[in-house]
Amino acid sequence: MLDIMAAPPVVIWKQEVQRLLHCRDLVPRLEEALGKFSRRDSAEVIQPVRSILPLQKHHGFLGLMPTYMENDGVLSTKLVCFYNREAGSTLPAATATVMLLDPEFGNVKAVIDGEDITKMRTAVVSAISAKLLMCPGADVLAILGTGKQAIAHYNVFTEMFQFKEVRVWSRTRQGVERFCRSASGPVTACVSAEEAVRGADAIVTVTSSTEPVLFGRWVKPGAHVAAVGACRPNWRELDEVLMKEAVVYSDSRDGAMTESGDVILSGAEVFAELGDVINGTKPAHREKTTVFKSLGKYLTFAQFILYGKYFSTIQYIKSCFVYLQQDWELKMRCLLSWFSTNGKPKPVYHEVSCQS
Ligand SMILES: NC(=O)C1=CN([C@@H]2O[C@H](COP(=O)(O)OP(=O)(O)OC[C@H]3O[C@@H](n4cnc5c(N)ncnc54)[C@H](O)[C@@H]3O)[C@@H](O)[C@H]2O)C=CC1
Ligand SMILES: O=C(O)C1=NCCCC1
Repeated sequence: MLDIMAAPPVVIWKQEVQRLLHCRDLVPRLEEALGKFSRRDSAEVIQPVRSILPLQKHHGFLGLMPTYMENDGVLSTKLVCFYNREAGSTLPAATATVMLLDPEFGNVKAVIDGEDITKMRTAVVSAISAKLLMCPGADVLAILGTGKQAIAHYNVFTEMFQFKEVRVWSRTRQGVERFCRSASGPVTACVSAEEAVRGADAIVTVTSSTEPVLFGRWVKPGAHVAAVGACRPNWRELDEVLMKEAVVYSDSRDGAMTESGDVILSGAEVFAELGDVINGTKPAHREKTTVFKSLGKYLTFAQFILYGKYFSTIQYIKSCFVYLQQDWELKMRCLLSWFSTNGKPKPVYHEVSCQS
């Protein structure tokens, strides 16, 4: 009988992810992934709207986010728990783990800490929306919220664009002070969301609010809004006026119509996916007020880059040795299989006797 003896999954944890993942690598890969997704070619990307399991006792949700890219041989899923935290809670709003599987054999190849992937992927996709939809010569960026996503967005937006001023607002003064201490450049601390966004060319909403924090009457015509929070059908960050006046883009039309309270409750139309703009099948209305509603997809390429970089080191050989300590023959076969597949690990087959 032929049995499958897969190498154990590698565990790639926080420090390693931080060392390997860079926003400059992610921009072109995520643009490519967004474009592929919007072409709806099942050999390119299959990525259904995530399934959600309520964690009622903890006011949270488990989201399952599988992706299959047949042409690229990538099968992965993210598991993300996110919460509607009590006001003032210091617990994380979202916690994520990523798993990479072998599509041919079904074994798990890697378990990867998802926190930094989520922070960077989300901020880079918002920055791609700004690259496509923000008016040329944008000077002022406003960030509403001061948590993990807020600082990730600050880092990526200030790396990719030349803003003259970055303003920030949070519900609490401590939040704003903490943000200002961790930001790498000057930030204008604002005492109200209105003060932060009046006259801003780009606005990022990254709060755990379930009610609108950004109102259309404050927003400068032609501004671009990247709306990142409110990922449940009854949660909102933006008011009805803004949703109705703006041209609305999303990462996934189906996702926005299933999961976004900002879209569903306002009845706003999703004009296009970012991928449609990248593919040239829908226009980028830079001259109009635009909203990019982010729901959180497209992590596949992040995992792929990480996995590739990780295995270009000696780590995989080490993990084989640790796992197969007792069996020299299998050790050698595992190594040979690694070399014969150009460093892309495959499960090792071996014969086992059937005991019936
Ligand atoms: N679209 C996407 O791909 C992703 C979305 N998210 C969402 O982004 C949001 C922020 O996530 P993190 O920065 O990780 O959370 P965090 O907990 O680090 O920060 C949350 C921020 O929201 C503020 N906040 C909470 N309740 C508020 C309210 N009622 N009004 C105004 N501000 C309020 C907090 O003061 C804090 O500044 C969450 O809603 C999260 O679910 C997170 C990851 C990916
Ligand atoms: O894509 C993600 O990751 C998340 N999306 C929405 C809510 C929290 C995390």
